[in-house]
Amino acid sequence: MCFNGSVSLIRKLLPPRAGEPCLLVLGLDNAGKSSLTGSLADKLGDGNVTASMEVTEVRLKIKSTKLQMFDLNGRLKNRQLWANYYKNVRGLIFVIDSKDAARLSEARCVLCDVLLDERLRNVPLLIVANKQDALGAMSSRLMVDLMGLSRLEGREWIILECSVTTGSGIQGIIGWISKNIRK
Ligand SMILES: Nc1nc2c(ncn2[C@@H]2O[C@H](COP(=O)(O)OP(=O)(O)OP(=O)(O)O)[C@@H](O)[C@H]2O)c(=O)[nH]1
Ligand SMILES: [Mg+2]
Repeated sequence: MCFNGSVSLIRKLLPPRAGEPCLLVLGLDNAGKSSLTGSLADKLGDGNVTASMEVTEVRLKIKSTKLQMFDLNGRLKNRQLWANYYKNVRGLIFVIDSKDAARLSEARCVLCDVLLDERLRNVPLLIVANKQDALGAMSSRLMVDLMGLSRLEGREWIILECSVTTGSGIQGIIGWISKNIRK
């Protein structure tokens, strides 16, 4: 009997555990979510990683605080699973590929849709303008303009530039996480 398949199916639909701060990493496919998650796991992880095609869970420790981080796959067919993880969320990290201007409006629509969910109403948002090392990458300022982000109201939000490939901007992301899990 093959038991593993069923266990992982149940596991990936489980919501975050209550009591421990939880961070979600969302964004379109190819934005760099798993790359960012891997980099954070290298720096802050306790070595526990649970991965499937749809979700990767890493457990991080910042000073004495433990937290769970869920990196959810961004392919269209998998986005319907995201809402299973909206409970007990302390921070939302939305990753965007800064060199992919053609998909910026799709990223905007997906982000707006996520932010409409009641369970995420007051959750602080970090938008990561990733792939800043790439030729033609848009600046975060341009992305704020093109996505109309200045109209985003009712929650704390920030956009930070980053390149997971070179490591630039990662410390700023860690700073944002530290600040928001302490709340
Ligand atoms: N140039 C550049 N490429 C990057 C950077 N971050 C990630 N990538 C590349 O972008 C591609 C997609 O990265 P992933 O981390 O798999 O993207 P994802 O958001 O997890 O995608 P899904 O799991 O399909 O939702 C890979 O080829 C990465 O190597 C970056 O900072 N700069
Ligand atoms: Mg991924």
